[in-house]
Amino acid sequence: MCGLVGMVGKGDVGPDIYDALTVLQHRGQDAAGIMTCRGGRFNQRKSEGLVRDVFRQDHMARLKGPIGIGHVRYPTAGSSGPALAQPFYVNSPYGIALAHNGNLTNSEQLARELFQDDLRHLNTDSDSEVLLNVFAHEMQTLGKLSPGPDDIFQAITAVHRRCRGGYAAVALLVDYGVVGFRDPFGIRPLVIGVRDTAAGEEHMLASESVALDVLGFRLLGDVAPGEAVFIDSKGALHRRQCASNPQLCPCIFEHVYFARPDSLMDGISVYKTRMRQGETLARKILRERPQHDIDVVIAIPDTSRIAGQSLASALDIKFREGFMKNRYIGRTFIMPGQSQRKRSVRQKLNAVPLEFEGKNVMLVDDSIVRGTTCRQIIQMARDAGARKVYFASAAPPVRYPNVYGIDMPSAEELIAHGRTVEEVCELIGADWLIYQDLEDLIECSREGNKEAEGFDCSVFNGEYLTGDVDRAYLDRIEALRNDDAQSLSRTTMLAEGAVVGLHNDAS
Ligand SMILES: O=P(O)(O)OC[C@H]1O[C@H](OP(=O)(O)OP(=O)(O)O)[C@H](O)[C@@H]1O
Ligand SMILES: NC(=O)CC[C@H](N)C(=O)O
Ligand SMILES: [Mg+2]
Repeated sequence: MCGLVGMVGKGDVGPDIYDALTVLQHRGQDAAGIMTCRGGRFNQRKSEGLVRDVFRQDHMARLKGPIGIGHVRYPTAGSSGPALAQPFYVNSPYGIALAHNGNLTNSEQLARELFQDDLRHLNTDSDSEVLLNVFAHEMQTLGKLSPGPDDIFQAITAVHRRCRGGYAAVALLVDYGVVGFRDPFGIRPLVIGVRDTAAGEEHMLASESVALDVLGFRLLGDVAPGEAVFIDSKGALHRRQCASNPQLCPCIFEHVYFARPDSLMDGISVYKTRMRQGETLARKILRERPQHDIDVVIAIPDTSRIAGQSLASALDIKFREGFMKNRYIGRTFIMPGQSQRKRSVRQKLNAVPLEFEGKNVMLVDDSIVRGTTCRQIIQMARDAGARKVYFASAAPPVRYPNVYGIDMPSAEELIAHGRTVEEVCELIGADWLIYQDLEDLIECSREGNKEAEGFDCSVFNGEYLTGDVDRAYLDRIEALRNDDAQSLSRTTMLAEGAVVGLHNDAS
């Protein structure tokens, strides 16, 4: 679930893109990159690590130019390593760089076509490099010396025809401007904002509106599903619908976990949605156990705090901060490798015994995915002296893989896959486990935007909107990307040398 930024400004955009990426850090902790353009030349810095570690002052000094794009990565395809950090770049036509959030489900077939029919070379196994090359090929086919908005929109129309899956992207065309587009279902988010300066208007595209807020941009709205926007280098905004049958069906897991609560996505306030999730879950608790004996509600920092507070207030029970979070440890779910995730939960969270001793506690989390967090947390609650430990998940059981940009490729790694709620409850060691119902979760999101045609709920119901995800595909990504396969590929990469970052700087 990567984070994207694109900007067309009046001065150097590097520092603003850097700041926006720090605001989107929660969407990807593996790698970061910025590409800017001035006078027909690209300037780039990308590498593994958090934004604050990737860019030093000397890198920033080189990121000159009034147009640029940036990316924070959480891998869902291909290996990790500096060469897979984004943006990706192709020199022909014009010089184009692209950053992508999402996952293409027909990336292997497209890679074959790009090689055999379009005579293009791919240097990595990243689906984002595929997306860039499809776009570049479609621009090339038009054969224009200086492309205008119509040409760009025509190329994006062809991209939608060829690509399947979830994708939001920002692309930088040398000296021409910045393009942003979103897949025809709007699975992955993208917003656009404007800022007035003495020199004229500046525009920013970003995965989440919170980046615009912090940088002083006014939210113009979302890029619509299937729509493309082009901000030319003079700052003029052009936009067009480029998909034949667009429908708004955004990923509901953004509302559950990924997005920052202060973001507005497709008109939906993530904060209000999480408040509603707590309220509906409280109603279910009262339906299932009207005579419950919960003494205190404790949320598991960070993401579940909003749902936890509203759940407690709807039940009229005390809400307490029973776990303290080490602010220097990042999000554990998006870390690569199960052993790192497991270690991090304990480094990140510690119990305040006073809130547990002799009490029946209801722990609340936004979701249970692999069960890494809740298993350890329940044990910590018991060690801290809790009498009974109940567990509530603001999302329904996660039972199916995600193929649209969240790294959950392996059903076998999901604790609720093929298990009943009672079996999960036993496995995590809770005295009672209660999950949100899917209809309620959908209602919590729909309340924010009644126009949404639906939501991508595939991790909960196994229904894949793009219609191209079959058993064979799921088996393939499971084999390629389960935890063991990924750690083996990391070891092989270290032994044999990583993919060469063709356009990466040395330090
Ligand atoms: O069942 P699991 O596989 O453990 O995954 C679910 C947990 O992971 C996430 O927390 P994370 O630490 O990533 O981020 P947060 O601080 O934003 O809650 C999420 O909020 C759950 O707590
Ligand atoms: N999480 C994402 O959006 C990942 C983007 C892309 N598929 C990658 O692996 O780099
Ligand atoms: Mg969490």
